[in-house]
Amino acid sequence: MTGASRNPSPVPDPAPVPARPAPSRRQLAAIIDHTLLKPEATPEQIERLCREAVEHGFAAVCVNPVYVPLAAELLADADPVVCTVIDFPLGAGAAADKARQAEAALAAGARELDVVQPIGLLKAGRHREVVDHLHGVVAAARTAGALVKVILETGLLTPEEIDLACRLAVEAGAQFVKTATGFGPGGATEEAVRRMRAAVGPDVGVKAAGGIRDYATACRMVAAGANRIGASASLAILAGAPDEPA
Ligand SMILES: O=C[C@H](O)COP(=O)(O)O
Repeated sequence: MTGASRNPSPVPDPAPVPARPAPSRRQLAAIIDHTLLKPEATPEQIERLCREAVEHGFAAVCVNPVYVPLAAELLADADPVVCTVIDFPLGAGAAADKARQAEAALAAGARELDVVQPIGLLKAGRHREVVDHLHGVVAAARTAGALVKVILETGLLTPEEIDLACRLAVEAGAQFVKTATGFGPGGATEEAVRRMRAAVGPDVGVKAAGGIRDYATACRMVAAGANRIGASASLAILAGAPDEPA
């Protein structure tokens, strides 16, 4: 089966990882987006990322749009899907640009889109425009059977703004909310993940990303309510995991 023909479940990861006992290496890998978004990442590094994703059983590779065609080709017959980022890392582009980026990434084989919300518009109370920015991406993804994760950049938000951003992401039809880009202030915190899980309820995914570097931290994120982890330190995270659930 090719990456382009996959039809992912409309329901985010069906809770594959129990908060207790501590997840095994394989269980944790299955909810990790193996991530390389550094601007200086080379094609050779992306090839290695894809090989590692297959070897360890990661949920997805998360790469910049320039590498979607390469990753889609390399993972065409493999389980990990290709995730890419939209209007990253600022979220400050026009709504139409977000939608165009989404369409191009989907056409190139991406099956998950992590889009940065328009943070300034949220803070300005321009809620309808926030939903419109996200909805253009969601509409494109829906046509392709792809998932959308809305990156909130929680380090820039008050607790009330986190709640509001979650509500608007759900209203726009996104399947996940995600903590951070990894390029902004702060990263994933248990407090933010707990808050996001409470705001979206059990039927929408929560991706913890940004600064997750080891197994213990990843487990704390899962216990706080995350059902997806985004990390560039995925291999270090797995290195600390037990072979069997502990
Ligand atoms: O989207 C995921 C983040 O960019 C990952 O951040 P990280 O490099 O701190 O793990």
